[in-house]
Amino acid sequence: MKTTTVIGTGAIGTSVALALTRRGVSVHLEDVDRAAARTAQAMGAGSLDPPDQQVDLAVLAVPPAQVGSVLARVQESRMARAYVDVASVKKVPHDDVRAMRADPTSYIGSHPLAGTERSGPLAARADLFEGRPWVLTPSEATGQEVLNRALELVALCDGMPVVMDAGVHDHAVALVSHAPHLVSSLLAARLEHATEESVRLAGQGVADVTRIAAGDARLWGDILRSNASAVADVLDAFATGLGRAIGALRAVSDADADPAKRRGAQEDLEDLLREGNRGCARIARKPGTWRTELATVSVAISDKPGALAELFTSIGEIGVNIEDVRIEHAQDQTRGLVELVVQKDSAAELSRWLGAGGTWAVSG
Ligand SMILES: NC(=O)c1ccc[n+]([C@@H]2O[C@H](COP(=O)([O-])OP(=O)(O)OC[C@H]3O[C@@H](n4cnc5c(N)ncnc54)[C@H](O)[C@@H]3O)[C@@H](O)[C@H]2O)c1
Ligand SMILES: O=C(O)C(=O)C[C@]1(C(=O)O)C=C[C@@H](O)C=C1
Repeated sequence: MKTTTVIGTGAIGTSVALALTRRGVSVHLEDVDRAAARTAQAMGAGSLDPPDQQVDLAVLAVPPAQVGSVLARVQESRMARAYVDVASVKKVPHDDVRAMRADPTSYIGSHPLAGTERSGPLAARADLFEGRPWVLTPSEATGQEVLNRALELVALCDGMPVVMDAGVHDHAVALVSHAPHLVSSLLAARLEHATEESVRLAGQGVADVTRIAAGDARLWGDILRSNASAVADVLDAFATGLGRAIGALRAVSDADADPAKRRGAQEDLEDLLREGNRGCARIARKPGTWRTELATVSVAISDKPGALAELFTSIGEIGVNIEDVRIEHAQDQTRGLVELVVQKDSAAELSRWLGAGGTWAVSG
């Protein structure tokens, strides 16, 4: 990839632009807010001059609700050969692309799972995406070249590509990003009218659980609206846990309660804390540690439009998650080798499934 235009030079767009510039890609910057674009330029993220010819890739780093309309506009001007967005939700942009009659073949959805509670170019960092998952959500219409471009983008930013269905992505991030954000906001909101005497005692614990509550309310309102029912489902389950915790706390503090009931409530409270310990242990805190759980399945495919989409659709039927994907093209350019990285315990099942239909040549 030689040339890119980044549209939306906020925290994420400028981070992408800085990472690409660092790798020698020529980056053009665009933003409705000229001051944001000028700041990004001053930080060395790229140039405000428009490109003199079509760029290889346009990165849309605008709020989720803007993706469809911005894509339709830039495709109209034939700005790029491929287009990718980085919005935190994927289903709404995918649907908007169709609703706005934008071209779905040159577009791929994506979402880097790295960010900051701060907005604007000054919050950007060239190394923001290093070792972080970066979800790609090709639709059935997405061209293979476009997927390859997006994979190249992720590689240039040192991210770890994860190919997923847009709806599956939205359910996953409801749990690991969007509901946590709202819970953090609700907790932080308790501090608003707290006495100075209390707030002065705030230490690292409360700072850790409320850091993300400082995020931009307008952007997060857009994200939550675009993934509302999945987030509400997570919060329903959270409310059940909250109800259990409140019930147990009331019972342990009830001096008149039967001692056996108080002991039961104390056990329930500790059970809740242990459930939290186990959930906490599921998160890989060091980037890349979870890769030890992975295995590779290689599939030969013909190098023709739609072949990758067909492969991913087939994999989607058995619900195996693709954690990473690498594509190697054979010299003759008529075939390619797709290396699918999946969880170790899904690899054998995936090989069997793909091999059984007779359509794919599989190894691994
Ligand atoms: N902040 C995060 O942690 C994070 C992480 C991953 C992905 N994202 C996603 O990245 C995108 C950008 O988020 P951000 O945190 O960089 O926000 P930001 O507010 O820092 O930057 C957004 C930029 O887009 C510009 N913009 C808005 N509408 C535009 C339009 N129509 N044309 C051109 N520019 C326009 C704004 O002026 C602003 O400079 C969002 O879709 C968000 O969901 C955010
Ligand atoms: O670390 C943070 O500040 C973030 O909130 C980043 C975070 C996340 O929830 O992990 C927030 C939203 C994005 O869409 C992706 C990443």
